Amino acid sequence: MTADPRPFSSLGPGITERLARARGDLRMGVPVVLAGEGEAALAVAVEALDPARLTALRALGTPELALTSHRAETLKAFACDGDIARIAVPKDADTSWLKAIADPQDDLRVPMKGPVRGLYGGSGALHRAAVLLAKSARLLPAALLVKVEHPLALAADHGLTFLRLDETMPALSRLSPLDNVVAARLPMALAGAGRLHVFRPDDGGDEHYAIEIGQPPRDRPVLTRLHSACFTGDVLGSLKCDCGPQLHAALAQMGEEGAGVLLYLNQEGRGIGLANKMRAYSLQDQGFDTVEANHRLGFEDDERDFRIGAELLRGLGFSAVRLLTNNPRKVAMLESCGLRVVDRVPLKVGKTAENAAYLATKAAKSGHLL
Ligand SMILES: Nc1nc2c(ncn2[C@@H]2O[C@H](COP(=O)(O)OP(=O)(O)OP(=O)(O)O)[C@@H](O)[C@H]2O)c(=O)[nH]1
Ligand SMILES: [Zn+2]
Repeated sequence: MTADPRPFSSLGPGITERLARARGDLRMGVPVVLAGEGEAALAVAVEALDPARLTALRALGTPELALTSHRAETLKAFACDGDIARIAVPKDADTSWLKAIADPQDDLRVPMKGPVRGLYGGSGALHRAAVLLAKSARLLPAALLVKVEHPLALAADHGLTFLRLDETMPALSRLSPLDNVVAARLPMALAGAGRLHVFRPDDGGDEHYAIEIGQPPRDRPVLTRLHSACFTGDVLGSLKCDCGPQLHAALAQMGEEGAGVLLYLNQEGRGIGLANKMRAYSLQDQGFDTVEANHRLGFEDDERDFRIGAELLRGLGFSAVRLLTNNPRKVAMLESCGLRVVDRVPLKVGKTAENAAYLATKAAKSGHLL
């Protein structure tokens, strides 16, 4: 478990709590204050920005748009600082212009958004933090920033969340401690007797679940499925992916063996959230594959954090697994977190005419084993 960085002497919110607030602020279109090395800015998520706030931000200075290099590439702009691009905002640009730059939905229908002018020189540190915050709020990875001179006073005067980069960046990459808040008996049609554990992260993020089938002994490798939430596949029976059949096959196999652990991580859409996954689906309907769609939106192919799976297993007392997966990255990530993966058990079910191309792309581009 990672130590909680909160100073116990303080009654006010620590960085973990202020980050949780910042996610809520960004989702509501409220700016947050970011303070770095000798520079500071107000940052707001483009997806949630309304015209009145844009006007108020413009009154403070010249706004700049922060995008990931993936999104910038599709706009024929270049990154200014590694993975981050800074884009000039024309004087007459309104929220529709900003949203069209951030959201690739209409790229093909309205191809001439530009020319988009990249800004170079200087640091992209504030921009990177703003984009990472938007991502962690499950919004499109695009933020509008306006440099400001007196960040603390501004935050205090307007009741805005204040974040220092030197505490924000480590906190964003830190794995939050997860508390096993409750467990109860759950009989299941496919797996038989089980117990569902709810794990709650200390950072106010999504809860994750571990379903124990039977009573797996802790001193032996346990048959494990590390499953990522897929509302469309798991619940609706979507034919676009293989998630539902994989979930059911894993439960059935655990039921047959009489023991197993199903880890259900709430990392919908490979960690980009359902709204962004549906944006990716819409791009797939325009001809892009699953990886290209993620990139056009500004995401990496896979934004999941599999450290959570390792933490859940450890929390339940397991140190070795037989992992049901076709994804070698899951094996590597669990091993790098100190879990022993003694066997990879293939899980090849649910191939349909509708998902054949999706599965082929995962094999060709993401290293999945067919
Ligand atoms: N972004 C995005 N996510 C998708 C798409 N199709 C399915 N997903 C998500 O992909 C994830 C699939 O999760 P898993 O089945 O656990 O993982 P996997 O990487 O396919 O590996 P294994 O199933 O273990 O072989 C879920 O979070 C789905 O919501 C898509 O086209 N785009
Ligand atoms: Zn799915």
